[in-house]
Formats: sequence, C-alpha cells, structure tokens
Amino acid sequence: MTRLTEQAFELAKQRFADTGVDVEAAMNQLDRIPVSMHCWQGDDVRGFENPQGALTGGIQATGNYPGRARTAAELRADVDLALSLIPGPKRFNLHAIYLESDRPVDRNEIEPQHFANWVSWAKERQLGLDFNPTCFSHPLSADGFTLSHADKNIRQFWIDHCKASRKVSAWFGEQLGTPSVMNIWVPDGMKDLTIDRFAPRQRLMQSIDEVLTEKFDAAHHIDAVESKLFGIGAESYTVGSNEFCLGYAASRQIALTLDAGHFHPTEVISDKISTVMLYVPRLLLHVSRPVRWDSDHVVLLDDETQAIAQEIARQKLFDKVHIGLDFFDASINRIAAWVIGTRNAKKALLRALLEPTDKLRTLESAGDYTARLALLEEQKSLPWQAVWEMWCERHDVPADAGWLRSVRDYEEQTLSKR
Ligand SMILES: C[C@H](O)[C@H](O)[C@@H](O)C(=O)CO
Ligand SMILES: [Mn+2]
Repeated sequence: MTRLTEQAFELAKQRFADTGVDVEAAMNQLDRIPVSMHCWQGDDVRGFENPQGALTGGIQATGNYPGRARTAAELRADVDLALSLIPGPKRFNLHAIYLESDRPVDRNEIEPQHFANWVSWAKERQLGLDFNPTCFSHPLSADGFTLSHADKNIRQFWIDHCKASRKVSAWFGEQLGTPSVMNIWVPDGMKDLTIDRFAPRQRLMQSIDEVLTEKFDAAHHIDAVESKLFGIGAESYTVGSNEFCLGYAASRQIALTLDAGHFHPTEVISDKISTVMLYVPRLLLHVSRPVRWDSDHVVLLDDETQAIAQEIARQKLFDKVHIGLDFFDASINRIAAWVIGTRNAKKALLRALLEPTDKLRTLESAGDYTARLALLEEQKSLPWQAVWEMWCERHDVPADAGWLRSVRDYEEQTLSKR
C-alpha cells in the first residue's frame, strides 16, 4: 500500500466523519454486497450448445472485437482475469446454453452434471452461481413464442426446459451454500398489431405456474421473472410486460427482475424499487445501460446507476435486492467491459454507502428542502475516490486504470491468438 493512498484515505475518513459517516462501516457493508457478473458478456450471448447459431429473441450483441471466448474453458479463463481486477464479493450468472457436454443435449434435457465444471470452478473461487433458462436462440422459439406458445407441445418443451433449469439452479445453491437466483425471461411477443393480447398472457401465467410447481429450499434457489417493453422484431406486443411480471411476482410472492433497459427511455428503475418492494419479497436487478433502446451498453458511473445504488443503501435492502449485471458489448475488449461495468456498479454502491443518509432524512422530515439539496450536492465532491482506492488495495486489486495493463497483456498473449 502506498503512503499516498494511506494519507489520502485518512484525510477522507476525517472528511466523511465530519458529515457523520463511518467510512469503515461503509467498507464493511460493501464487503457484504455481491455483484453477479453475467457470463454472456464474454462471448456475445452465444453459449456452447450451438455457438454458430444465430442469437435470436430480439436481443443483439453488436461489434466484432477480436478474442471472443469460444469454449467454456476460454470463458472461465477470461472471467478469471476480470474477477482479479474487481474488488469485493462477486457472483457469476450462467445461462442454460453455457452447458458442457460431449453429446448434444436439448434444452428440456439439461441436468446438473452438464454444469459440473462450472460448479467446481465456482467452488475453488468461493463464488455463488446464478442461473437462467435460455428461451431464445432455438428452433422452437423461432416464431417468437415460447412459454406462451399457442401450440401445446412447444409450450410444454419450454415448461420442461424451465423445470430442468430450476433443478440445475437448486443444485448450484446446494453445492455452493448460497441460493442461486434463477431468472425467467421469455422473448415472447409480436412485431405488429396484435388482436389477442390476452390469451398469450394467460398461457404464460399458466406455464410459469406449472414451472414453479416443484418446491425448492429457499436457501438453494430463488425464482424471478423479468419483464420487458419490446424486443427487435417484437416491437408492438410483449407478453411478459411489466404489468404481467409485477402482477405475477406479487401474486406468487417470487422475485421480480427489473432490467434498466426494459422500460420507456425516460423511465428509470431506481424509482420503481421502493414501489415494487411493497409487493414482492425480493428483487433481482439487471443493471444495464440503454442507449436509445435496450442496447445493453456497459454500465457507467452515471446518475441512474448511482440512483439505483442509493435506493438500495437508503432503504437498507441489502438482503432483499440481488444485484446482477446485463450488458453485452462486442465492440470493445470483452474482459474490459466486465471490469468497467462491475467496478462502476461497485463504485456507485460505495458512494451510496458514504452518503449522510440519516442527516438528509432528518432534514427532509423537517421540511428543510434547501439544506437537503445543499448537502446532497456538496457531498458529491467529498473524497470518495480515496476510500475506493483503499478498498481496492485491501482487496489486492488495482485501484486505478492500471488494471487495463493486465487486460492488454492478456489480449496480446491470449485473445489475439483466438
Ligand atoms: C441474456 C439475458 O438473459 C437477457 O439479456 C435478458 O435478461 C434480457 O434482458 C433480455 O432483454
Ligand atoms: Mn435483462
């Protein structure tokens, strides 16, 4: 640890103490908030079931940056580097198509054994795993419907896939001693004017009900449903809309997933957290960055990421909100994308934990909105960066952009040869 880092930290600690904030307590809390990194940033959502197949379901990874992971071993090596450059607790979020098998396994036949390497890898690194059934990029999702499909057999195929996925997820939780959050997202929808908007939603409800019939220990597995506004090719109608998923999660008391890119461009999920927490037991966040559409850009330390973190910290939702990331940018180094986005999510959390929330709350209750605004703005320029650097150093991770050197070396030695 450099003397400069130490001195800056001591000064920062004092400045925050003057506003009533205990920096060590904030860092301890940050040490208890995992961020779940998504596997799909590493290979443009291709997976290992059929990597040459098209990415469908109305999502797109754009860009052609060299070095995409082509095998599970490559993906694990890439994410290992990213993990080493990000401070504090992390989890890893897998999709069903990231299975490993020496023979073709269809989605309705996936089993825990197909993810055994992932579990051994996670165990060695003391990482929790999360999971997702993959209801896209498959011939039986080609016409835009899965769990809400009008054809009973196709619907059943996806129900069976989601049931099998829950078994995998519960196994992750059992093996790793931390519950796996399993997110159900379906791309179901229509490109153009839709006459019967009701029947697909009714079928989706019934299908998820059937998926959820088997009971799992909450210590191993948590169910979540993710809403969406529209997808490419499903611009006019999305079966699993926000109202659908909120109603479903609230009535079944399961987790709701809020993806930052799944709402109208001026709508923000930070403001939804306090509402939905009145009705659902827990939330899964897909922290992302929509640019004009659900473009899944790398997360920045921007106002909305900060506001999301503030909501979690201000309402002390640490045990009820699961923080996941969801972006896939193929136009830049994919490992750097993971590092930039995850470090930013953690920086936002640190800054939120360093906020003098009690003082601000008191001012608000007293109706002193002038002082509330003044304090909120002044505390933005307190030296949080010195705390961040100390936190990184305590975790043996580069405190500044020095991490990029490791990514560049790896790019030269490994990614460039793929
Ligand atoms: C690959 C993910 O499951 C997917 O991004 C989903 O979470 C989503 O947000 C779809 O738009
Ligand atoms: Mn998402």
